[in-house]
Amino acid sequence: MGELDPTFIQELEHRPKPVVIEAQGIPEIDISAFVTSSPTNPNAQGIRDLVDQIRDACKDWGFFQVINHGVPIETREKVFSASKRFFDQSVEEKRKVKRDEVNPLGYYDTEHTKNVRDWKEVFDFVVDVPTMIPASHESDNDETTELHNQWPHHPSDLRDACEEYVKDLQKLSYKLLELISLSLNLPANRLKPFFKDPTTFVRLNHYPPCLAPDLALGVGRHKDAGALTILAQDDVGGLEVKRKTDGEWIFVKPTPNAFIVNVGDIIQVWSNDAYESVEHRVRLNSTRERFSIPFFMNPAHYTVVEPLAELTNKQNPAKYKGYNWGKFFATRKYSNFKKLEVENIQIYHFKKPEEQRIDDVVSRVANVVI
Ligand SMILES: O=C(O)CCC(=O)C(=O)O
Ligand SMILES: [Fe+2]
Repeated sequence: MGELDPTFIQELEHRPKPVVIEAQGIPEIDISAFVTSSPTNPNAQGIRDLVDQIRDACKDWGFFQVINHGVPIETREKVFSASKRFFDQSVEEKRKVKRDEVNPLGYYDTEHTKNVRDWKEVFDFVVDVPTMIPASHESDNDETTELHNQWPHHPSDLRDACEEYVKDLQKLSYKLLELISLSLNLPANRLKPFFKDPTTFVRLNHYPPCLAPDLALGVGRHKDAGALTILAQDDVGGLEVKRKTDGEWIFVKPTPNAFIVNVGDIIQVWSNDAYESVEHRVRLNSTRERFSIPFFMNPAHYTVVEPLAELTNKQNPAKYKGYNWGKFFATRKYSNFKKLEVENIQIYHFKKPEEQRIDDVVSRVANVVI
C-alpha cells in the first residue's frame, strides 16, 4: 500500500490511543450445551443459564465471545491459510476479481469508513448463490438483481475452503440466533423466517503492517448494519470495542479458536433498543499483518425491519419506523462508491421523531459529561 497517503489519516479525536486497554469483561461464553443438545429444551437449567449470559452480554457490551461452538479448528485454519495465500499475491492478480459498481463482490482495497480510507484489503462473497438484492437504492425502482461470487483461479483451494467454512458458520449462526431469541423472551425460532432468502456475506480481511499505526485505522469506527456478526480473528488482535459505560475503546484480546459475536443494527431495531449495536474499529500493527473473517448474517432483501410486536406495548412503544433492508443496504453501498460528503444512512434516521429528540438530548448531555 506504500507510504501513508493523507486519505488514510484519521481526525485527531478518532486516532487510536498509544496505550491499549485490554478487555476486562467482554464475556466468553461456552455454548457447548446448546450446540450439542438437539432438540433443545429451553427450560433446562443449563440452557437457562446460557441464555442469561447471552442477555447480559448483549445488554452490557453488545459483544461476546463464544467457545466450544462446534466449528472444527481445521475448517477455520484452511480458510485462514487460503486467505493468506490469496492476499500474498500481486495487486494485479488480486484485481482480476475486483469488485465494481456492477458486482459488489470480490476483491477491494480502497474501502472508506466515514469517508476516511481503511488500511486493509478485502475479499467478499455471499453464502447463498445467487443472492437477490434490489437493483437500485432508489425507492421507486422495484427491480432486483442477482449476486454471484467471483472466485479467483489462485489459490485454487480458496473456494472450497470458504464454502466448507460457510456451512459450519451457517449452523452456528442459527444457533446463536435461537439463543438471542430466547434471551429476548421470544420462541427460539422467532427470527429464523427473516433469513429464508439471506443476504448474508463473508469478508476476508487483510490488514498489512502499517508504519503509522497511530494515525490510521484498519477499519474506522462503525456499527454493523446487519443482524449478527460472527468474527474469527487471528492471534495478532486489533479489534477495539467502544465500552458502553464510559465510551472508552477496549481491545479484544484474541482467544484461540473463539468467535467474537456482536449484535448489529437490525437486532437493535427488532429488540426496540433492548440491545444496542455497538461501535467498534480496528487498530493497526507496525510489524505484523493481521487477518480476520467476519460472517455478516443478514435477512432477505425484502425484509421490513421494525420493532417486533411482542417487544413493544403502550409503555414501550415502537421507537423506529419500518425500513426496507435491501434498500438500506443498497443506499450504503451506493454512498460508499460516491464517497458522499454527508453522513451515511443510519438506523437513527428511522427513529420516530419523539425518540430522535430524546436521543439528541442524551447525546448532548453525554458529550458534556465525557
Ligand atoms: O477485523 C475485525 O476485527 C473487525 C472488522 C469489522 O468490524 C468489519 O469488517 O465490520
Ligand atoms: Fe464491523
